[in-house]
Amino acid sequence: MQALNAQRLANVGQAGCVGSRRPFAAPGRLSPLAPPHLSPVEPSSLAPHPLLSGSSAVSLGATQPSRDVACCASSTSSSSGTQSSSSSGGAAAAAPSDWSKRLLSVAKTKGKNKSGGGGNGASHTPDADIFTPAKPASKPAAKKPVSNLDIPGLSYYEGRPDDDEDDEDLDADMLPGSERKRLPAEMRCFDTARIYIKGGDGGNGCVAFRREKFVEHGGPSGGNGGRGGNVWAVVDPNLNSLSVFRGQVHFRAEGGVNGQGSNCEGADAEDLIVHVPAGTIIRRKDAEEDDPPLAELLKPGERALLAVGGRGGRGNFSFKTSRDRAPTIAEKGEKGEELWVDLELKVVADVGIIGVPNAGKSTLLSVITAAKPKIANYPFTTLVPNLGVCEMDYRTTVFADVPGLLEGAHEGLGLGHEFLRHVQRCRVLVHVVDGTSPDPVGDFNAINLELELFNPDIKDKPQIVAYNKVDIPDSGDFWEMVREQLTAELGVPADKIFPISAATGQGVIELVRAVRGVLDELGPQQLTYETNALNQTAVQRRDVRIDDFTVLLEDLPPGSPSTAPRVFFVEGEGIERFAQMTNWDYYEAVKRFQRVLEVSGINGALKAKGVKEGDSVVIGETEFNWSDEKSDGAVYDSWLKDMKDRGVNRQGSARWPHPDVR
Ligand SMILES: Nc1nc2c(ncn2[C@@H]2O[C@H](COP(=O)(O)OP(=O)(O)OP(=O)(O)O)[C@@H](O)[C@H]2O)c(=O)[nH]1
Ligand SMILES: [Mg+2]
Repeated sequence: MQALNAQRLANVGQAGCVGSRRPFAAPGRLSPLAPPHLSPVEPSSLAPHPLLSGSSAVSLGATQPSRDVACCASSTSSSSGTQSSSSSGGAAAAAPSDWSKRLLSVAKTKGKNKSGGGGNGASHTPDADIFTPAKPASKPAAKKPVSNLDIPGLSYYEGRPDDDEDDEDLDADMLPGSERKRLPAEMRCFDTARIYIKGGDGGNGCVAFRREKFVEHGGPSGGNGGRGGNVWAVVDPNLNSLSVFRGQVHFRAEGGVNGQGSNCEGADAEDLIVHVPAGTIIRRKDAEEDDPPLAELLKPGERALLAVGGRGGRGNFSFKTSRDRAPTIAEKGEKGEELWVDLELKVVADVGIIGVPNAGKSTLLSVITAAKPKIANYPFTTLVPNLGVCEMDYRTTVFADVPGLLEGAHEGLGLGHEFLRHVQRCRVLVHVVDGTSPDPVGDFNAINLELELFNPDIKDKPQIVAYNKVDIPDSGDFWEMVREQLTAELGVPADKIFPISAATGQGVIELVRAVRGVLDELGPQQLTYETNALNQTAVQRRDVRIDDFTVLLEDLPPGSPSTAPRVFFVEGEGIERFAQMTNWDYYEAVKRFQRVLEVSGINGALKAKGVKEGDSVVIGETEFNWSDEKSDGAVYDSWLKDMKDRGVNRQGSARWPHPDVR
């Protein structure tokens, strides 16, 4: 309580009390966002594919045995199918394959190219790390870099603002089991975010009196303040990620306009719209696990109220009664609701395209839909889910292309696997198998294992396998063999496997028709809400009782004399809001506050707890001193002293009629 640097005024309780506000806690500072960028890499700078490199020089006969070995190896490990994977799943996934490691090393190499910032000819070391920001050579190792991980409101890192772990060791991101929150911004999938929202404050009511020629006592004419703006979340169908919240974390609605003389009411503020993608779930930051979310928004245009603006304070015209025809009292506007919320995105699509990195998922999406995802010959090109609408045979199907998965993703390898939440709402999965991989069947098994580890429900979704890149001879030649393994050993139905070339379009139409067929079998999509979200669409008046409060007493420091002043806290939403809306500049407002303390039983409760002269009483953001002096004169004197101390002068028509002369 010593920290409360509020001006204290005498006389609380039966007598007058005037409070002063404590300052608001300053919101967290935003650090500038300067993420490293991925720059395109010349294909020649990529690590060569083991099969593609010099494939023209190597005869098929020479390649065949190595592929046989690879496929056999995979078939032995996967011949028992998923049951062997699931039984020893942890072990299998904990030891990523050489191919997974190679994919990561390609990504690393690429990052180094960029961060080196050198010319085109800059050589790069294969073990360079894409996840490590460029650092000057002279920089002492012990010094922490300014990390964009400090930016509040961004995804993945719960408790991030307090997270003071050493950001220097970003290499750990590459290791299985490391925390995903340590990924730099460019490598994060923006499907979660934390933002601050605040409804606008209500405008203040006005104290004014009508003064016209020949109208000697025109009566009160102070208008009410306007309502503060509400904050709504609305689904924008053009959004497919929460990356917009990288740039803006704070959303504050405008405040209402203050009331004016001549009974002019202040204007209400406009509502603030926060645009979110379809499939966003919004929760309070500090919500318990079983608390319902504030909103789950699935359909375009769907909206939910997140924060209510404050109501406008009443002007003195509203306080006019038959007994008090010239009240000199007005309220302040109510403060708008403020809160931090966590957003989580699970995109809404019919079909999810999954597969290892660089398999051609984005290429497939770009061929079957009008979407223009980033396509490049290196792993982890796709960092956010891409949505595309495919129109074929007068039918519309929404496809979602998600980032590539790696064996060991559940332990954080690559981008991890949290983005798989996006395929949770898909009804069918298209599993793209990279035909140029050394072990396509092994990849297929590894991805299915990752799906199972993430959520068994996803594993159970109908899958259609697309064996991609058959236009490359090295891949096409093995098609029959891979098909044989998938059908005979893994039990994939033959009519659910398609050889395609996303690049040339070969087999793509057949694939989409098969997808449509499965969707038709499943019937029309029912968009079901996963949560029992409140999805509030109307401004709810917050009815709270003023006599619903608790009185708490702060313990004195050990060794203090029993006569030392103590601090009492009166907690209750109603009384705190009432104190916040009381305009201490008006004596009548102070008296009204005293009456409310009396009739609500707060004075009685304080006395029962042993409050004595000189003790502090804190209500909301206002602190008072308790006095046993009850007379009107004492209350008025203390109010006048407070006004002088604060340098507040009455202005305009509010000077008339003065309480002294009435
Ligand atoms: N020859 C050939 N190349 C293909 C084919 N499909 C994709 N590619 C190439 O493979 C590379 C990777 O393609 P992407 O579509 O970016 O792969 P992705 O699966 O989306 O990769 P990530 O987003 O990193 O997971 C690109 O260079 C494509 O041009 C294909 O059918 N034939
Ligand atoms: Mg991609």
